[in-house]
Amino acid sequence: MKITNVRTRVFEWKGHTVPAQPHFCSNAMDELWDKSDSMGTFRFHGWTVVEIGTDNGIVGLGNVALAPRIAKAIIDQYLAPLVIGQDPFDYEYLWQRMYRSTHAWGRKGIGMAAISGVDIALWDIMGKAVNKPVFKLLGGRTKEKIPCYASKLYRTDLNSMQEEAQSYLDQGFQAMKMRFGYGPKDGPAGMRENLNSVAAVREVIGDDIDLMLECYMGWNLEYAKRMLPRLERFQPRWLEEPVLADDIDGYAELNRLTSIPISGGEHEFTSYGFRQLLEKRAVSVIQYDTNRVGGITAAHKINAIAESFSVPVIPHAGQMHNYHLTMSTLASPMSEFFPVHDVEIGNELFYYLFEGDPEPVNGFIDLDDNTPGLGLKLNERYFDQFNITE
Ligand SMILES: O=C(O)C(=O)C[C@@H](O)CO
Ligand SMILES: [Mg+2]
Repeated sequence: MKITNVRTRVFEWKGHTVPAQPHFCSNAMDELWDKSDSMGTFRFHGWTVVEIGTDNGIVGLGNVALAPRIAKAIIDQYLAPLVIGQDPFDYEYLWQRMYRSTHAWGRKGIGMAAISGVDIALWDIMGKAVNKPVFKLLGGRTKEKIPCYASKLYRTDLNSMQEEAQSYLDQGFQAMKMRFGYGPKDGPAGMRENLNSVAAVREVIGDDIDLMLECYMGWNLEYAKRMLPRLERFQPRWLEEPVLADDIDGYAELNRLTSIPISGGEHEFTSYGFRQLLEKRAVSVIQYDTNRVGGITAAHKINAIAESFSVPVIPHAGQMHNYHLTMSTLASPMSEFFPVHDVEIGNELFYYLFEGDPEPVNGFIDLDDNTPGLGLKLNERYFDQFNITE
């Protein structure tokens, strides 16, 4: 089998969007003096869709969720010529070809996200070619079904957060993730706001539901050190990305400091990046996203390394490209799940673009043993709500 063509399209949402309120979620822009639109970098309203065709008529579907126009340009200009004419089953060779030929400027960030989109499409082709779901090519079924945690609970008024938390309980979720709205610039009053929001959610869900806490890199080391002891009484399952992704020593210091596990990795790349995080004991939970980290080829390697460190992998975002990896390894006990709703931050855009993702039932999702490939199709119902660039 040979790859004959690579098609990339950018889908940019132009439909109705729920505006994000100030303090919706702390993020890396918060430390800057100009906070006029600190949520501006925190919207993900575009996606790159990658379709790779083969000479036997199979089309593999991949996707990239970051900087979609740049990802498209990288794939069109640099990556497509490297895979056209090649056998998709030579996926390791093709990965190395893409990685090494873009090494001077790729490696981390959008270069690797673009490689991920191509790699995911190659795995979709391989699954379809042998008539098996991708997880059966990675190790097969290691779980009857996958527990997942509901991931939203952005900072709004506390009553609304409590109602939202209750709705996840009603749907049967045993775990959920909430976002902090305040960081170092907001001083002691912001600290109190942060603690009040965790207390409000805990009040509704009690102590027997796992609660994850997200900072999205909106804190700094000093602030995190002051917050961690104050958070211990809430027994969170983890504290996520308290500092910038590059501050690996900061993660390691925080991870040593308290009993609260520190998580990260959704902004880290390749097996090299994760080996560093693990060797430094910087994170106690790994959260790569397959459509950034280097695709299924890289994520599969990271699962094996994480297993040897006994550090669980709970990928960022859920979604099919991650679910197949979670299903196929005991290193990954759980998935994230973004509830389906109106387009807001953009995490939910996946459901407007693709169909086939499993719906959680009582807090679990399952994958079908008989659906070949990733099991995703483009969802054409909403195409008129996007600007589509070929
Ligand atoms: O789900 C996460 O872990 C994220 O970081 C998503 C992002 O949108 C922040 O909420
Ligand atoms: Mg996160």
